[in-house]
Amino acid sequence: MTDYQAVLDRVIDHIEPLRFQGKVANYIPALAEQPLGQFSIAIQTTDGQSYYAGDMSARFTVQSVSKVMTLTMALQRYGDELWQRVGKEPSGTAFNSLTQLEFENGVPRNPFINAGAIVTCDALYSRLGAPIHTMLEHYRAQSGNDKVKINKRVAQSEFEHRYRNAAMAYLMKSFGNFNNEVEEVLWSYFNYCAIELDSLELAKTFSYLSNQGYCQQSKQQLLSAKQTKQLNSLLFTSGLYDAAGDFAYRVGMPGKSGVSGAIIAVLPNEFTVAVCSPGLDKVGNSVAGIAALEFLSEELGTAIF
Ligand SMILES: NC(=O)CC[C@H](N)C(=O)O
Repeated sequence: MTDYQAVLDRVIDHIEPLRFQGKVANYIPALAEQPLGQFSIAIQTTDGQSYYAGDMSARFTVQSVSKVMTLTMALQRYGDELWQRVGKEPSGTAFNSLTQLEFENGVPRNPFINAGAIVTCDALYSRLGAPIHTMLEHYRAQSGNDKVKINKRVAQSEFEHRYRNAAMAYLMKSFGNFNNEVEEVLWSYFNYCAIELDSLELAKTFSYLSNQGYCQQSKQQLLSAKQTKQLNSLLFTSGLYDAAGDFAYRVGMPGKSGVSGAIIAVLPNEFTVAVCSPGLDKVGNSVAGIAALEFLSEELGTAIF
């Protein structure tokens, strides 16, 4: 049996020289306060075991990792119909790029860039009575912590600085690819991004991705095995924006990152791993986080290839 705990302990030594590298996201004041140097990592295995190392008292907002849950919930309600409104191709551009959206007539390349996530939020908004509450309940049930909260200061601050995301949403509306009030959908999107977890809760929340769509905490089949495979494939090609190819090469697992420094990665039928360290590289991915996942996959010798 793999000694995951020993590997995670070695991860901590490995990333030590990198903890203070990169820059904390500073596009909103509430995120800029995250302490550079913080690091935590957790694994939730498909046989229900939890392992963790680093500063587990650190709580962080999920940011773009939330796009995976939004997509999951939209797929539950729309199935393949959703792909009429958002594509499945890697973007090769920054997560908040506007130009591609104009060229491609308001249909975002994939659900993990901001425009794609926002249009997915719009689809979900049409089908949920209380979108923010419903989302929070999902995280609570799936993370196994019924006290999970939204960091309202982060959500509010994102909303106050929403201009670029609002521009994307209005552009999509001008192309007829947006059904609800832009400001209301953006408020839900920012609240989803501002859900606050620790690394183990994050690994548990997304454990269904390694477990053929079944969540052991909430005891729900969230997606079919086929949909889970499809979602993991999309994460592999697009989960890390314009660095997706580099991440695939170094880590060999599907993954999703966020500007808080959180990253999840999935080894199907084995485990979901979550890491958080706020120092970001130029494209907005955690420096120590990616290094940790690269080291983990080398040490375990079990990437998907
Ligand atoms: N890459 C990210 O994590 C971006 C999420 C952030 N809340 C935004 O919309 O700008």
